[in-house]
Amino acid sequence: MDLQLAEQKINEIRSLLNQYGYEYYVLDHPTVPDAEYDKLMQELLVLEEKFPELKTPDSPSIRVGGTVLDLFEKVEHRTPMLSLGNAFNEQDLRDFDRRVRQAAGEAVSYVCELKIDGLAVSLRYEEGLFVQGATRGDGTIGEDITANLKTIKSIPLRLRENVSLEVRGEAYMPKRSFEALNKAREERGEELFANPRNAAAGSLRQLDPKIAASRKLDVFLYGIGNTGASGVISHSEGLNYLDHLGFKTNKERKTCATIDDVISYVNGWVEKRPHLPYEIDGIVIKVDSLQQQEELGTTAKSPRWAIAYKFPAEEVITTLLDIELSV
Ligand SMILES: NC(=O)c1cc2c(=O)c3cc(F)ccc3oc2nc1N
Repeated sequence: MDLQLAEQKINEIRSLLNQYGYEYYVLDHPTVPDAEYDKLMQELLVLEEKFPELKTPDSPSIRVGGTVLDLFEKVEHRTPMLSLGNAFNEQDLRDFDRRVRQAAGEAVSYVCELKIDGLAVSLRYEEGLFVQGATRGDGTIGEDITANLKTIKSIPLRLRENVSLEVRGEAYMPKRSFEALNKAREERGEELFANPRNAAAGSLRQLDPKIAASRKLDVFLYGIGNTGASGVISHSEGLNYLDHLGFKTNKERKTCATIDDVISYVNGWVEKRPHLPYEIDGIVIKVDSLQQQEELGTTAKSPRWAIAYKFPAEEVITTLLDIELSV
């Protein structure tokens, strides 16, 4: 096969893999069986092996993992990655609402999101191309884990529009991947991961991207960082804009006009939580208007326009029950 024919074939396979990957991993709506995806990936790998000059940074072949790194480079976040203040009960939520309404001086509506229990990551895109991904680190300096993030199939290597922006999200390990991973480790007599969050963090800190690729990680994006998207004036519109660009966002989000609606959303998820295919440790409540977010601003550590309601830790309840039952 000559170079020109190879290039045509490679481009054909890449666009099929990108489309199938988007349907399967972002929309959760596959149109072809896995075997078809894997067959095409194999064909691409063989062609890129034979014609290395045709490799590109956004080729889906990178999903299987590239070369092993010696270390992770440091990355300075253009906008610091802050952490959320916590609320532990209804009164904390009402106090948050009162503080926000006093400062905003007008009506405020909120967006409620499930709080995914994973690892915060920041993804930078230049003209639509995924160029760098980093951990939160200390909020200002994180670790460059681009190679590992490229193995997460729900992270687009190229956006559906050639925009330059930074997005924030949570990388996580689905419960089924976690159970399968620990089962395999148990069979090999290896130490088990305590929970999906630790497993996700451990997987993204592997210097060998092939290991990260084998861990079946996923991601939900929840914010647009420094370069706010054009024309977007609310957080909920921002999330829809992320969907439009080809990102995976969590569909359980809900806009709430009052803190009472927020509280019933939170209570609703207390019992639905165990049925989710991923772990959450609470609900994040954010002021929807970006202008009001701007007015409220941030402290050195946390935004004043968002709060995390934390579910009571399950294991503590189980232990207390065990103690009661055992006496
Ligand atoms: N784990 C999460 O599912 C999640 C986490 C955060 C944050 O950590 C977070 C931190 C900020 F400084 C501002 C907004 C945020 O929004 C967030 N939204 C979410 N859905």
